[in-house]
Amino acid sequence: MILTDAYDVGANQEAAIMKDNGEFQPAQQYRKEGDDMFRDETARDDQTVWLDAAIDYGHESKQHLNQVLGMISQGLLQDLSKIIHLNGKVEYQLDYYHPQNARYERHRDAFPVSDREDFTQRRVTAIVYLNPDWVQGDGGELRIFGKNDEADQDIAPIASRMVVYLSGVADHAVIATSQDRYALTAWIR
Ligand SMILES: O=C(O)CCC(=O)C(=O)O
Ligand SMILES: [Fe+2]
Repeated sequence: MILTDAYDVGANQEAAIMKDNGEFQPAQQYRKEGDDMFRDETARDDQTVWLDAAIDYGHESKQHLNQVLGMISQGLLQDLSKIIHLNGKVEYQLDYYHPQNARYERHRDAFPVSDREDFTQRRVTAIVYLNPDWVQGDGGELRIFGKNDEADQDIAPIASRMVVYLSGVADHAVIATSQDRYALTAWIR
């Protein structure tokens, strides 16, 4: 599935309306039952909303976000399940970083265990960025830390971009941002 240009601005606006409506919660205070067991909760300034609970998927006011969800839940998930042992459970989260240098320190999203039958941990993280106006100098890059001698990589959070990584392998951080920064993250188990 390919997203249209209209989605870039539309998804950003829908997320901004949700923020203005006070739907986001500070991530540090937010705990979902059993959710963060395998997760390193390092210092972070972002605010989140779980889409599974918050969004009426069919509703017109969320149609662009719904398009992004569809891209993950249909295309990506089907492809991934052919190459990785998944239980297919996916959680979707909208994430907001405020423009007063909100950031998220280096961390890993999961700590895999060797039990093949354990499906409780996150296997794959997929992030779609929702910032059509992002320009160099705004900050908010996703930094993927290189292993051994590899250089670190900074990825700009520009709209239409999707980043996919193995949750238990990639050390990463969000660099401080000077602009509103939105992302839609899928946690795939
Ligand atoms: O938004 C990003 O680029 C990464 C966010 C992140 O690392 C997380 O929510 O665990
Ligand atoms: Fe992360």
